[in-house]
Parts: sequence; structure tokens; C-alpha cells
Amino acid sequence: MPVAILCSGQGHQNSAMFSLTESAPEADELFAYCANLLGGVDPRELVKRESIETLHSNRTGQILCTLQALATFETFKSYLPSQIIVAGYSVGEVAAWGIAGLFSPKETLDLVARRAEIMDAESTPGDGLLFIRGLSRNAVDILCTRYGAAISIINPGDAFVVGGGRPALDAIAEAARAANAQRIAFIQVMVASHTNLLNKAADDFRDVLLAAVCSPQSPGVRLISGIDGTTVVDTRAGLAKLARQVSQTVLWSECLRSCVEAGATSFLEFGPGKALSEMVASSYPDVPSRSVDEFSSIAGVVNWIGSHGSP
Ligand SMILES: CC(C)(COP(=O)(O)OP(=O)(O)OC[C@H]1O[C@@H](n2cnc3c(N)ncnc32)[C@H](O)[C@@H]1OP(=O)(O)O)[C@@H](O)C(=O)NCCC(=O)NCCSC(=O)CC(=O)O
Repeated sequence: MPVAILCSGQGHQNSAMFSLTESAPEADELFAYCANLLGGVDPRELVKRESIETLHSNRTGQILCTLQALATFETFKSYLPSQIIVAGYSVGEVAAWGIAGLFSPKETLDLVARRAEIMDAESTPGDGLLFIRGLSRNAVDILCTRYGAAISIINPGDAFVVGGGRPALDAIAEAARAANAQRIAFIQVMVASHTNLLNKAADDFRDVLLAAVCSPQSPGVRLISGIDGTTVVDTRAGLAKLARQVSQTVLWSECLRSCVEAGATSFLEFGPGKALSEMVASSYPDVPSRSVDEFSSIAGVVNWIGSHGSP
């Protein structure tokens, strides 16, 4: 009974994001290592003392989200079934490669810090992401073309994330409202991820990835590629896609479909937040899905895994 692990993207960093893992001995080394990437401050302290804006700055946000996924995996990996599927949403895809064993946890954190720095170097203040639900793909494409933005992520159920500069996103939000979109929300992400504004960043990140130390994939793990929802079978081709996702649309609805077609009998989101597990609940109501963020104890997660993903 494979469990599909979903690694969250940026947008829901918060002061309590490490409340389950902060005392887990399995994750302690990772927190200590991460402090080196965060100006010497332990991330468990940092999330409590820094402003919400700082937690959502691009580099800090990418590192915190990746740490959350890796720390959660270290804490719960001995309870997971022998077969898992792993998919990452946006920056979560880098963490997914770490969970699949292709990068060590420390290498994964170093890579995500470089990814963020490279993206920041190609970004303009005001760049960001806008969520729109309730318009067709065609209607969103027309708005993007008209105002100079692009679809960053395709979620299930006529839900899209659009990326671009702030003036373009403001104009699209207004036009989407006029077109009676059901939900329009700015996401707390400071880069126009997965759009052609980051073409150069994708090229630069490819060079970083190809120079990284990559190990064979862990047995029993199926890793899903974000830009097309296919299973990674060839590491070099997969790395090229991991780089391209920086400037290319993420087909998240395809990723979820692939997980289900590969036999996922439950989904566990590693957080922060529960947006991905809620998307699963809407699209695949018969498949149990939860986020680790919804549990108040390690034992609660272990019990859930035990009843939804036996070996
Ligand atoms: C943007 C969001 C906050 C929007 O979520 P919301 O819940 O507010 O909005 P929603 O439209 O999904 O849901 C609103 C209500 O509508 C319901 N609802 C959802 N889909 C529906 C459908 N198809 N039909 C009818 N109702 C529906 C929901 O259950 C919910 O009900 P009810 O109100 O009853 O609950 C969320 O999608 C989110 O957190 N996404 C993750 C953040 C993200 O996209 N990050 C980008 C990462 S980029 C990144 O990481 C950059 C990088 O580094 O590369």
C-alpha cells in the first residue's frame, strides 16, 4: 500500500512550523546544519523570532520549506511503508529528490539555497504569484498574454497559480474578479517561479545540479517530476527537468494523477500548511489525505501512517 508523500511549496511558513519535529532526535543534525545557511541562527529559533515577511523572503522561505520536508522525513521514515511515492510542489520538488535518496539531506539544503540565490538574482521587487480558481485554462491564458504574465502551476479543479511582476498580477486579479473567478488570492511568494522571467535562473541552476553529488535512488521510492508528472527513471534527464521547473509551468494536477495511477492508497503532506492534502481531498475524495501539520503529536502521525500505509 504505497503512501504518496507530498512536499509543500512556499507560502505557509509560520512560527509553529517545526512544532512536531523540533525535539525529534532524528532531525537534530539537520536543524544544526541549516543554521549555517541562515546566518548562524537555529531555524527553530528563527521561525519564532523573525517577522512573517522574513519567513516568506525567497531564500529563507525555500530553505525553511525544504528543511520542514527533510526533518519530517527523518522523523517518520522508519514508520513509512517499504513502497513510497514522492512528489514535490514547486520548491518542494528539491526536497522530494532528497527524500528519494538522490541527494543527501545536507546536499539538498545547499542546493535549495543556491536555487533561491540564483532566482533572486533574476527577480525584480514585486515579482510574485497569484492564485485564481474558477476560470478556464483558456481564460487564464488570455489574461496572461494580455498583461504579460504566465501560468506557474496548474492545480486540479480549474485552479491556477499565475506568476509575473506586480503590475501584471494586479491587472490580472482585477480582470479575473470582473470575470467572476470564484477565488483570487495573492500567495506569499516573492518570485515569479515557473515562468519565463526565470529562464536564465533555470540555466544557471542546471549547471549547479549537474555539478552536485547525486546518489542512486533509494529502493522502493517512485519520484515524480513536476513539469510533466512522469516518474523519474533516468537521473540526468530528471535533473534537467528539475532545473527547467524553475522557469516552466508545474503540472501539479498531473503529478497527483500519477501518484494515484501508481497505486497511492493515501497521501501525506509534509507541510508547512495543508494546501496539497486539501487539493487531494477535493480531487480524490476516496483516497485518505492528511498533512503532518494537522497533527499535534508524533504518535498521532505514526498511528495514521500505521492505519493507512502498512508495509
Ligand atoms: C492559494 C491558496 C491559499 C488558496 O487556497 P484556498 O483554500 O484559500 O482557496 P481554494 O479555492 O482552494 O478553496 C477555497 C474553498 O473552496 C473550496 N474548493 C476548492 N476547490 C473547489 C472546487 N473545485 N469546487 C468547489 N469548491 C472548491 C475549498 O474546499 C475551500 O472551501 P472551505 O473554505 O470550506 O475550506 C492555496 O491553494 C495554497 O495555500 N496553495 C499553496 C501555496 C502555493 O500555491 N504556493 C506556491 C508555491 S511556489 C514556490 O514554492 C516557489 C518556488 O520556490 O519555486
